[in-house]
Amino acid sequence: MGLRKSSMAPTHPELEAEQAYIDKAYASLEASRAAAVRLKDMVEVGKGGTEQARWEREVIHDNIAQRLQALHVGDASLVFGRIDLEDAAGGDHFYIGRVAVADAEREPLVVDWRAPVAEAFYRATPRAPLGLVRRRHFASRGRTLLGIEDELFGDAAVAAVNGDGPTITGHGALIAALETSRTGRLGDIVGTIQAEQDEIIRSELPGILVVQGGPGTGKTVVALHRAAYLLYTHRFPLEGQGVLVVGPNRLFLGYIEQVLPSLGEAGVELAVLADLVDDVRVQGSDRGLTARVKGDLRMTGVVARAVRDRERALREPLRVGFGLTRLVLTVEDSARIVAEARRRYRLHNPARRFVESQVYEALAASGPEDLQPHTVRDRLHGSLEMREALEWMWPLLTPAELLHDLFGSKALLRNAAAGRLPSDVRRRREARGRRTGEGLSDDEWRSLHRPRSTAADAVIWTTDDVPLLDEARSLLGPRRKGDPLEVRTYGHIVVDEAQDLSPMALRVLGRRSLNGSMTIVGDIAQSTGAWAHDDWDEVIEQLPVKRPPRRAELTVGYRIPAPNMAMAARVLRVAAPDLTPPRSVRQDGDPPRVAAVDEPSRLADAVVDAALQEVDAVGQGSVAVICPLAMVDAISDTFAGRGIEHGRATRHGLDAQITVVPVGLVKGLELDASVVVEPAAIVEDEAQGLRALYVALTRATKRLAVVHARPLPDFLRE
Ligand SMILES: Nc1ncnc2c1ncn2[C@@H]1O[C@H](COP(=O)(O)OP(=O)(O)OP(=O)(O)O)[C@@H](O)[C@H]1O
Repeated sequence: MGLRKSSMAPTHPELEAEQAYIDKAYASLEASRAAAVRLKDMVEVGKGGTEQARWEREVIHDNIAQRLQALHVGDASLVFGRIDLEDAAGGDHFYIGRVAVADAEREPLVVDWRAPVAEAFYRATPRAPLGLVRRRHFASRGRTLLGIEDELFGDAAVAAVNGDGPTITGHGALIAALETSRTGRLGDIVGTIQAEQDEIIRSELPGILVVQGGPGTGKTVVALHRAAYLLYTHRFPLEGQGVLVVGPNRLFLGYIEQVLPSLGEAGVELAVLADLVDDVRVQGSDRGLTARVKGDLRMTGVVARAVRDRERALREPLRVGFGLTRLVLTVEDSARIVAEARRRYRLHNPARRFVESQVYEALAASGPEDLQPHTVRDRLHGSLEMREALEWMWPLLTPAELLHDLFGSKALLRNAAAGRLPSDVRRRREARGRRTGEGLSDDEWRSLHRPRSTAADAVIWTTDDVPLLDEARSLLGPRRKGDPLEVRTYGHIVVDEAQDLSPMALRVLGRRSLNGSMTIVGDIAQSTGAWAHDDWDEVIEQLPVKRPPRRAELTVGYRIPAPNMAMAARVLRVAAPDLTPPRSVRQDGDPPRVAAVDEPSRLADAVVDAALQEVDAVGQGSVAVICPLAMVDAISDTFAGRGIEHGRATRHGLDAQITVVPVGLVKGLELDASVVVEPAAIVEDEAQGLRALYVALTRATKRLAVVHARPLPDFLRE
C-alpha cells in the first residue's frame, strides 16, 4: 500500500501547553463573537434616516451576521493542528483551524484552513516538506485536546519513507474521524484533508476540473471543500456571481447540506436539475428507451424543429372585413413574413411582435391607398380571425406548451423527429470525429408520445423532461414582457455524480456557467441509468470548454474497510474492468456476511433479521437496507408488521436509524452498515445493474451484509 502510519501519543509532553493555547484561541473567538454581537445591537436595522442610511445599515448588519455565523464553530473543534516552519522559511509556527482567530492585539492565533499558509499542513510530504520541520495533528473532542500526533520532516524522515503510494497524513486523527458513527449527514474533513485531496481543493478557479474517484474516496466532500476554498480565495468576484452545487436528488442534497456552514453563508445554491427550470412541476423519471431518447443530443434538433414547425405560412389567404372593403393577407405574404422573422430573430417569442406588425402592414397594403397599418391594428386587434391567424403563424409559447403539444401529437413528433442537429452542435461533434447522426427513428419518436393532459400547466414533468424544457426555453425566449431574457448563470458550478448526466442534462449546466469554471466529480464505475458514460470525454464534450480541461483522480478510499471493498471489487471487475478499485485506508473490519434464504417468501423477514443484527453491532450508528425498488413496500411492511421503527428514504431522508432505500437512490450516501438485498434482482432490474450493485455494496463505513433468496451472481460466489 505504501500508506505511512504513525500513532497518536496520548501523553505527549506538550499536551498541556497546547491545551492552554487552544483555550486561549477559544477565549479570543468568544471575545470576537461578543464584539460582533455588540456591534450588531448598535447597528439596529430601524426605520429612521434616509433611504441611503437605511440601506447602509442593512449592509453592515448583514456583514456582521455573516461574521457571527463564521465565528460559530458549534461542537466542532476550532484548532486541528499546527505547522512549524524551518528557519530558512522564517522559523514561525502556525495553528491551523476552522476559522481565523486573532487576539486582542490582532496577532493571529489561528489561521483559516483555506489560507495559503495552511496549504503546507495538508500537502507537505517527507519528500516535499514545503518548508516544514514539523506537522502536528490534534485529536480533540470539542475543546478538549485528547492527543497529539507529530510528523517530523527532514533527512531522517525521508529515509524512512518507502513505497510509491500516497502518504497518509495525520493517520491517527484520520482514523478517529473515519470511525465516528455516521449521522445521516455528511460532515466536514477540514482537519484531515489528504494531500491528493488538497491539490484538488486548491486547484485554480478557471476552466473545467474533472475528478474521477472510486466510492468513498471523498469526491463529494472534496468538491464541497473546493467550493468553500474558492469562495474564500476569490470572494470577489465569486460571491457576486454565485456558486451552484448540483446533486442527483433531494435525498442527496439533504445529506450534504450541512457539510460546510460557510457555504450557506456565502449564498452557495444547492440544487437538483429540476430546480433550474421555472414554473413546472417535476416528479419521477422516465425509463428505458424514453429516458435514453430524451437525454440524446439529437433532441436538440428535435426541439429546434418543433419550434420551427410552429412558425408557419397560412394555408389559405386571410380575408377580413374592414368597413366596406376586405383586406387580404396572401399565403405568399404570410410565407415571406415567417421567413423574414426567422432570419431576423434568434429567439422565437420575441419575434412575435415583428410578425404581428408585418401582418398588419400587409393587410393595410391590400386596402385603400391611405390606410395605415396602425388603423388596421386598432380595429382588428383581438378579433377571433386575427388571433387564429397569428396563432397559426407564430404562437407565443412557453417551453411547457411547446413540449406538451409536441409529445401529445404523433404528427408533430414525426415531423420534429426529422430535425437535424443545430449547426453549432454538429460542428463540435464533427471536430471530435463523433457521429452527427440525424433524426430519430420511428421507435424513438414513438417512445416520446403520451396522451395530452387538459392543459400544459397541469402536466407533471419527469427529470428527463427538464433538459428538454430548458432547451426549448433557450430557443423560445421569454414569453411575457419582463420575463428574464437569459438564465441565471454562476461563476463556478460543482456537479456531483456527474457520470450519470445525459448529454442534454449537461447542456443545462453548461448554459448556467458564466465562464466555463466548473468542478465535475464522479465515478465512471458507478455510472448507472439510461446515460451511463464510459469515459469523461463524453461528459466534457457537452460543456463550455474554454481552455483544456484538467483531470484529477482520487485513489485512496476512506469509507470502506478493505474486506468489504474486496467484495465490491469482484463486482467492479465485471462492471467496469478497466477501473481499479480505491485502496482502503482501513485494513481492519469484519468480512461481509452473506445470508441465503431457502424460501423467497421468507426473504423480507430475513432482511429484517439482518438489519436488526447490524443495529446491534453498530450501536447508535445508521443502517441502510438497500433493495430493488419493487421490494421497498414489502420490506417496509415487514418492518412495520414486526413493530420495528424504520424510515423510508423517499419520505424521511436518512433520519431514522434503519432506513429502507431503493438502490436507485442510494448513490452518494453513506451509512455505518448496509444490508444489500437480492443482488441478482438489482443486476437485472436496473439499467447498468452491475454498476448499481457496485454502488449498493460500497455505502457502508463499517459493516456489510448481503441477503438473497435467488442464487448469487457468479462473481459474488466464493
Ligand atoms: N481526508 C479525509 N478525512 C476524513 N474523512 C474523509 C476524508 N476524505 C474522505 N473522508 C470521508 O470518507 C467518506 C466518503 O467521502 P465521500 O462521500 O465524499 O466520497 P465519494 O467519493 O463522494 O463517495 P461515492 O462515490 O460513494 O459518492 C465520507 O465520510 C468522508 O467524510
